Amino acid sequence: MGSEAMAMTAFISLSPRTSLIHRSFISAKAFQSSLRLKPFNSPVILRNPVVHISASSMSIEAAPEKFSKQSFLDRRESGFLHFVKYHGLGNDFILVDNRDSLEPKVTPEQAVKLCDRNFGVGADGVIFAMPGINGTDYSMRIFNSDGSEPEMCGNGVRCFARFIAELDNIKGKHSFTVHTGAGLIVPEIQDGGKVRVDMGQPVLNPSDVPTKLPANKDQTVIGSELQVNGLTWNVTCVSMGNPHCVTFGTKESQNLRVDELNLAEIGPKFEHHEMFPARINTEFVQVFSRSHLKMRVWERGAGATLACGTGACAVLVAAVLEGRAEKSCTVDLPGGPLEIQWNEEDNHVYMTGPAEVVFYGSIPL
Ligand SMILES: N[C@@H](CCC[C@H](N)C(=O)O)C(=O)O
Repeated sequence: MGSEAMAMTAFISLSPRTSLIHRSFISAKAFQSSLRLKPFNSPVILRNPVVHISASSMSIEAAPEKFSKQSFLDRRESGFLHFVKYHGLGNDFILVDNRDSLEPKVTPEQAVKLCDRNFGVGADGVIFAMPGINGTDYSMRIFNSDGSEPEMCGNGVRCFARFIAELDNIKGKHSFTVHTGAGLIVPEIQDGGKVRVDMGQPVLNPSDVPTKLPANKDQTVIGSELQVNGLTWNVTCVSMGNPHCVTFGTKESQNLRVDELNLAEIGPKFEHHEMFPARINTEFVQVFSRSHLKMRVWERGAGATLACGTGACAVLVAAVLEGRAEKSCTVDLPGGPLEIQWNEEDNHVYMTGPAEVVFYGSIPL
């Protein structure tokens, strides 16, 4: 890809309500922006009629009559990356069919360009569906929008499961074993289309999170003090395969009002804090009740996102460890709610939430 705006061809399924667009010509950038600005639960995108966008000519035009998702996903022209954009509660990803190789089809540098919301497709990350290893059905790798590679992504693995179901034409309830940088993860597509994911056990040992904050007697970092931006924050550190720092408030003010936070100012100060040698995802949490929490997140390598699945799991674990919540909670995120449970029997955390197609696209690489 050149450094200039990337030429893009995208096939987008639109609802019947938007079929007017077949007859109109609009700038592809304006169309991308309109996608970005609409609430993600809006019914404007997806299903039925198909539109062919050619951004290189900055126009949008009707697609060939005979288009099917299957034929699109089977396309293999060299020089083009074919992808499907998905989102899980507004945490959006470019999904790439990489099942023929353990080598990602996109480099970290290309991922940065693809994720750019002005000059690229726009996403929080690029996810690769790869062959299984260690006896698993598939492997998942992901690049953040800054090109770094995290171990795991909760919203991403729900999108991954729906992507695999589409590629393999699987209908109804189905589960997969997925190898990730965080080990074995098991998503299960439910009858209604939501995905329930066995996210494995939380890790609390400070050196495994990793954090340099001193361990408590029980080898955890729970309710510890961390200086950020001139304030003393009480934090609990949890790894869900990737590292999380969860805070319910400062020493001075225990009850956060998360809508009032200046996330863009404080988020990077947590992310790059010297106590977190691998950087950190940070969740700011408000407690509504023992079964209802609200969070905002600043993600390592992606900044403020509308949702973070591993983050919501870490929040529940931290809330239980700090005595603030029960082991089953609704966690509200800017993009919508997730249901999180910490199971007594196997010590695993389970996350349930949606994953939706945004559009199908092709882009020269
Ligand atoms: N949004 C994801 C987490 C993605 C990875 C994260 N940015 C990291 O670097 O650890 C989720 O839903 O879990």
